[in-house]
Amino acid sequence: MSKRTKIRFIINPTSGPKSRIDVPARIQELLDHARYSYDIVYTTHAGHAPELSHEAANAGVEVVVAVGGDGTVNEVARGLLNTEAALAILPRGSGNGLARHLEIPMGIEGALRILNQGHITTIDSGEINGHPFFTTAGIGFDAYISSVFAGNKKRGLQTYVELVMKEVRSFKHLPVKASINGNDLDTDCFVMAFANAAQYGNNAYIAPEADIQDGLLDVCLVRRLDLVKALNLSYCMLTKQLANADSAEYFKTEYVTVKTEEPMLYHADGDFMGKAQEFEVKMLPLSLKVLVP
Ligand SMILES: Nc1ncnc2c1ncn2[C@@H]1O[C@H](COP(=O)(O)OP(=O)(O)OP(=O)(O)O)[C@@H](O)[C@H]1O
Repeated sequence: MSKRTKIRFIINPTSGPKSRIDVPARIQELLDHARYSYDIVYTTHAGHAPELSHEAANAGVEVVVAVGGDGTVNEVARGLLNTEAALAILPRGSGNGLARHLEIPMGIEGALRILNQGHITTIDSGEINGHPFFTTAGIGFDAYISSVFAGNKKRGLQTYVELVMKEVRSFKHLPVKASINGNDLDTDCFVMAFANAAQYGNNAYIAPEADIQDGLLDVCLVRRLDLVKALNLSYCMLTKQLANADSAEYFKTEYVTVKTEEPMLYHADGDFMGKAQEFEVKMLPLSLKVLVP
């Protein structure tokens, strides 16, 4: 009998909107048992998944599946950096930006089919002030939204959109000094987003030209925002036109530094990271194995 691939599922029981799907039962039913031998573990707290994934990689598990949203994907993937194990995703979050970028189906049957039939490739990851990210990081408004969302009991797209609509009018831009592609830029900053993948999730394309294997960050800068620009920005995000939008500027680079007079909020993969006055954002080319369609 040929050797079966070891696979571990790491389930974040708090991810995404409430669902009646019995994930372990579906895994038992649909996983290709001739190809895989599996186990399932659950996170008990934020920050638990990197331990679980790293321990699995050290024990010779070849594929580790993040069952959750981008925050869970981030934690599982962090534990797999510089190991031989590959990340796979069963999307169960609210946004699922990395899964959507990699064209992994949102439904559990389709995603398990990819596990059964997919192949392994290697993608880039990013770092903001030493924190790994795989989808997007950012400073300013998107980080502020992640900080408010983190304290919100309700999840899901509707809650997120309501929050953005409520906060966008009162959030203020700040002056920053940035260096992008070696060019110094003194500018106001409402939001500066750093993208490895093309979208925040929910098909909101902050970086429609992002290539996850090119070793480059796609940077989207919105200096100031008024109502007209906000409408243009939303439209361009949903129609993949942000690279040429009037409301934003778009760059590709390996490295960005930003300094601010006042502390600014930042996030990595939608998880709020705190405040800082200096930011260093860089790419780690082809640093993570992933299982893709
Ligand atoms: N058992 C747990 N209890 C509480 N929090 C957890 C637990 N396990 C993981 N977490 C935290 O939950 C955070 C949010 O999870 P995740 O991003 O998967 O869901 P989501 O926010 O609903 O989805 P998305 O990011 O796609 O919008 C993770 O960043 C992680 O730190």
